[in-house]
Amino acid sequence: MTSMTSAMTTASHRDAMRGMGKTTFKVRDLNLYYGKDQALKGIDLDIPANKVTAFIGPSGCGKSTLLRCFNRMNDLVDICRIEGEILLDDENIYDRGVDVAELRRKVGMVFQKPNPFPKSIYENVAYGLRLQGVNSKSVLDEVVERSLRGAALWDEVKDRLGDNAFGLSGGQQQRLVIARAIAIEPEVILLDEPASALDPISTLKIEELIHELKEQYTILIVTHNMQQAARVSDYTAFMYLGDLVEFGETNTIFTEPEKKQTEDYITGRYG
Ligand SMILES: Nc1ncnc2c1ncn2[C@@H]1O[C@H](COP(=O)(O)OP(=O)(O)OP(=O)(O)O)[C@@H](O)[C@H]1O
Repeated sequence: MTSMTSAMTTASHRDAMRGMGKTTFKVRDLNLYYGKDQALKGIDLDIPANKVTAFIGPSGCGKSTLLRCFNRMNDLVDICRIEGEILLDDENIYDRGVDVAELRRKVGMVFQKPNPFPKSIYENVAYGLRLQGVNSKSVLDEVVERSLRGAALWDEVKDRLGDNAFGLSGGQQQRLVIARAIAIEPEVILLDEPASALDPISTLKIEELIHELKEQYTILIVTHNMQQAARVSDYTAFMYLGDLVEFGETNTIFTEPEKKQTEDYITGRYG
C-alpha cells in the first residue's frame, strides 16, 4: 500500500471511530513480524467498549495474530517481534513494567476448540479464583453459579456440577470455557473462531450468548463465517495480507463498504 492510501485508510478508520463512544483498546501503528515475515502492517484501530468487534478476511491475513496481540499471547512465539502500541485504559500493554498475568486476567481468551481442564464442571469455573487464593465455599458457590448463568449453561448443569467437564457436549464445553473466563471478571473477552467446531444449534447458542455478554464485556471475535460476523458484531474490521483494509459499523461494512477489496470479499469474489 502506498503511503497516500495508507494515510487515507487511517483517516477513514478515524471517521468510523468517531461517535463510537468509549474505547477499550487503542491500537497505534502496530507492526508484527514472525522472523523476517511481516504479518501485521501499521494497524491503527480503536476498539469500542461494550460492543462486539469482528475481524474478517481471507485465511492468513492476520486475524488471529492481531487478536493474540490484545493479551500478549504472541509473547509465547519466540520469533515474533512487535512494534507500536496497544493502549488499554491508556496504558501501553507492551510497556516493560506490565504484569502480563494481570493483563490476561483483564483480557480473557476463548479458542476455537473447547479446552476445559480435566476437572469437574464446578472446579473448571472456580479455577481462576482458586489461583487468586479464594477458597471460601460460599464465595466460590456464588461465583460458579453466576458465571454459569452468565454463560447460559446453569440450567443444563446445575444438577451435575461435580461431574467431569469432558462429559459435556462440545457446545456445552465451549460455554463452560466462557463461564471460566467470566468468573474472574475480565474487561475483555477475545474469541478466536469460538463456534467453528460446533454444530448449528450450539453455534446459535454461542451467538446469542455473545449478544448478552456485550452488556458487560468488550468482545473481539475472529470468524471465518461472514454471516456470523454480520449477525453478532456491531463493528467489523476487514483485513487483507496483514493490512487493516477497512473498519466500521458492521451494517455499513456489509452493505456499503468504502473499499473495493472489502466489497469483493464480502460478496464472495475471493477468500
Ligand atoms: N507462530 C507463527 N510462526 C510463524 N508464522 C506465523 C505464526 N502464526 C501465524 N503465522 C503467519 O502469519 C500470517 C497470519 O496468520 P494468522 O493465523 O494470524 O492469519 P488468520 O487470518 O487468522 O488465518 P486463518 O483464518 O487461516 O486462521 C500467516 O502468514 C501465518 O502463516
